[in-house]
Amino acid sequence: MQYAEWEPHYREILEYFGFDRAGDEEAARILASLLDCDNLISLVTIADGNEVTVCGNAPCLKKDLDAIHGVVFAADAAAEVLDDAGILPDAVFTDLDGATDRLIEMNRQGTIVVVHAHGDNIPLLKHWVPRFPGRIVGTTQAAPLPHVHNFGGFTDGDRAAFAAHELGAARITLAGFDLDDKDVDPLKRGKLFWARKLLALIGITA
Ligand SMILES: Nc1ncnc2c1ncn2[C@@H]1O[C@H](COP(=O)(O)OP(=O)(O)OP(=O)(O)O)[C@@H](O)[C@H]1O
Ligand SMILES: Nc1nc2c(c(=O)[nH]1)N=C(CO)CN2
Ligand SMILES: [Mg+2]
Repeated sequence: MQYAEWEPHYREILEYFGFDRAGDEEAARILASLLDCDNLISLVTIADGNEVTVCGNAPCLKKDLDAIHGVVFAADAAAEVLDDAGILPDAVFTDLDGATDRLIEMNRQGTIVVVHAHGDNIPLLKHWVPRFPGRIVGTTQAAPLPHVHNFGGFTDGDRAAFAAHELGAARITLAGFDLDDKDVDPLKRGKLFWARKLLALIGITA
């Protein structure tokens, strides 16, 4: 989704959660300064024209493992569930709130880490980004910058689906999504509410 189309949704999200746009913009500038190259072309190469399974981290992911096929995009901690099952994700979309050294190892083995900057993860960006040994792509939910892209989307899971859509995936299938999960805190419930609303914009019912 182009930024001009995304921006009104972003404005609504800021208002809904009370997040600060200036913080998101500062985080995007910091991420840009931490990245010395852009691996967008690698992400395009794996997604364009291909079937992509986007894996969220709902408890049902373990039951959905058999349905995973094609290119695998993992949302944050879903990557570790996949890794435990012997599936190395092609890309992990993360705002780093669940990052561990296992993500470093997956990145070393070839997984592209798509790092999202926002106003509440600046210390995590500074800690983790310089430590990744492999390919990184930067994203923001605010205006894009050189090396820091905005494909649309908000939570790690729906952003992965927006990226697949924007980068030309032939088909997008979800695994490990339970957006009605009641076993989550109120902030997460709000995020899952938005994930459903946003996925509908790109024709995905979840
Ligand atoms: N029931 C669920 N609980 C958690 N995540 C879910 C669920 N269903 C789908 N997802 C998707 O899986 C993604 C990764 O989940 P994880 O628990 O690792 O969350 P997170 O890193 O805290 O997410 P975020 O940073 O987006 O808030 C979420 O961003 C969301 O899009
Ligand atoms: N400012 C801000 N932006 C976000 C946040 C967050 O906690 N704060 N969480 C996200 C992942 O769900 C995506 N974007
Ligand atoms: Mg996260």
